[in-house]
Amino acid sequence: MEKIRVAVTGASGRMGRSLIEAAFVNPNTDLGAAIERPGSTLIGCDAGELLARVHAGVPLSGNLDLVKGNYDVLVDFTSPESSLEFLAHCQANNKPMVIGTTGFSDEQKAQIADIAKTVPVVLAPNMAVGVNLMFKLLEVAAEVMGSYTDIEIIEGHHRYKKDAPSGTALKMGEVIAETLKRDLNQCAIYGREGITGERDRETIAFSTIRAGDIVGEHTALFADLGERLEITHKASNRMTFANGAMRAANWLKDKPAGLYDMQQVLGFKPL
Ligand SMILES: NC(=O)C1=CN([C@@H]2O[C@H](COP(=O)(O)OP(=O)(O)OC[C@H]3O[C@@H](n4cnc5c(N)ncnc54)[C@H](OP(=O)(O)O)[C@@H]3O)[C@@H](O)[C@H]2O)C=CC1
Ligand SMILES: O=C(O)C1=N[C@H](C(=O)O)C[C@H](O)C1
Repeated sequence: MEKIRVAVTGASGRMGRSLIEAAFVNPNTDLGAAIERPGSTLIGCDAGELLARVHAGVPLSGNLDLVKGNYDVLVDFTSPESSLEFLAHCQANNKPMVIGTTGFSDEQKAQIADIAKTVPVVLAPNMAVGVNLMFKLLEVAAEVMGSYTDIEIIEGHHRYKKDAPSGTALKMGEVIAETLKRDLNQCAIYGREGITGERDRETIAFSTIRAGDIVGEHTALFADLGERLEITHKASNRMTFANGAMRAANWLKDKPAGLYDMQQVLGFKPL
């Protein structure tokens, strides 16, 4: 089987480096292009050097247009603004795109959905298999216990993370709210301070930890008087996200235009 060539944007970032590694080690993928911010001092360096590997033969580029012939699927874990710029490139060049970036506003998400009418896009705040299974488990837990328990979502990440709550935590809240037929915009509580009064059981509350080098930890708590259920996922290595992204790229390569998520890639959810 012919390998698909992926382009990795934000190549020197935390995820960028793991994605380059994953593109090399996964049997179905190869690194076709690696993109850095224009003006970066790394432009022209070999992508393999970012991982202290031997020569990879893919120089870092600051211009996706110049390397568009070198890749089949774009894999992007950068920032909301730059992801939208790269998506415009994919639309103009009819290239599928896997987006792992988090922190999009509702308006930006609507823009992505609109563009995905013309190009295949996988958009997922977490590409780990366990997290996507957790979304399924949350549906069951919310169905059985959600109507009478206090629901809290707690997430922890490294000190460098820019958005809060994490994209995964927000998706957990959306899954639970949807199952309970609540509107997350109406029932979400983001942190507490001062005299808050007693807890309203209709709310879904989020707490955020930012500390050291935590890769990514998420817990949903369904708490009653006398018992509580906790569902937790812990990521200990970014390769789990990067390998998921390669799986998504391989799955997406021959899909028609549309907006897909990781549960569809993994076969947990119908197309
Ligand atoms: N879906 C998932 O499974 C996961 C999602 N994420 C998400 O991925 C994103 C990135 O995370 P992380 O790798 O930790 O962040 P980093 O800050 O380490 O990496 C982001 C990279 O993108 C680069 N970048 C930003 N804008 C541009 C641009 N216009 N052109 C080229 N490069 C650009 C940055 O460059 P510079 O430093 O110059 O700004 C940086 O190298 C976050 O939104 C995070 O939440 C993370 C892990 C898993
Ligand atoms: O920024 C990160 O690191 C991560 N971000 C994602 C998110 O916001 O959910 C996923 C993962 O937990 C790591």
